[in-house]
Amino acid sequence: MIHVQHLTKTYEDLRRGRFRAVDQVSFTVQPGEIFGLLGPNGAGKTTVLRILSTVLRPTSGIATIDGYDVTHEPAEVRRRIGFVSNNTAIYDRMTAWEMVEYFGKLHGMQNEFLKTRLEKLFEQLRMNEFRDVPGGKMSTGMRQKVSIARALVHDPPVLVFDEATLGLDVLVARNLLEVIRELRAAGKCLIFSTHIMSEVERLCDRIAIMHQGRILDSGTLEELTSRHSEDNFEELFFSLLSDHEDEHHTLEDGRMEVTQ
Ligand SMILES: Nc1ncnc2c1ncn2[C@@H]1O[C@H](COP(=O)(O)OP(=O)(O)OP(=O)(O)O)[C@@H](O)[C@H]1O
Repeated sequence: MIHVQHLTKTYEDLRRGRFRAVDQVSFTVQPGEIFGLLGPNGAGKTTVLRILSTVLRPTSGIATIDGYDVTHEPAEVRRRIGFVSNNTAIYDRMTAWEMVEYFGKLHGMQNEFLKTRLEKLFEQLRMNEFRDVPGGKMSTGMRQKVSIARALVHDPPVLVFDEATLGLDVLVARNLLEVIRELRAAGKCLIFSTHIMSEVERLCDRIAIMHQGRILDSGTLEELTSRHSEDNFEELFFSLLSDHEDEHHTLEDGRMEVTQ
């Protein structure tokens, strides 16, 4: 469903010059699977997810959603993907129902069809008790559910959660993880990015550990722990990161010597 091959994105800034925010990243995700992208701030997770949702163009490499190329067929990709982050704008004066309806209309959904879809979604996400509450009066949990409903309204097969639990209280975050599990059970293909290790451990079927634009390793939790002879996932994560940094600095030094 999601295929990413040698995806690279370079940026230019004053301090770092031209650098690779995403460097030769490859992975696939199947329907009914939650794929975790785990990495510290600045690892490149958001950049990968923005490329998948057609907001950014890759510098090189290929990404397809359900066979459609993100660079060449963005409209087809957008029909098949929903994006949930922690900072989705919620309009103060629109009710939960109106907001989700509005996004359904943006996707070209019409009257009765849209109404049936909204009824189903509000039931599924347990949003009926606040369907008429305006954004300005919503709790964080309500706002998060509206963001999810917005991303789901056109019933996309692929869903992307980018640091979606950031800033949520424990109960709301727990509910969100429950919703994500339900979506997996419904056969959706899910990517979940976070810097919180316990979330990927509890939720994800496969995990990619990302640092400085690269995927350092990926696999099931069992595969990762047995490959690195390390039972403690946290230890494994930090040792992968520090090994990479050591290697990377050696390489950088090597490169400098060559160019001098
Ligand atoms: N428009 C941009 N111009 C220059 N550099 C950028 C731009 N966007 C992101 N970056 C840099 O690219 C790198 C990867 O950023 P990205 O946001 O993808 O990381 P992330 O893993 O999602 O981390 P975070 O959780 O902090 O968002 C960072 O070093 C960031 O500073």
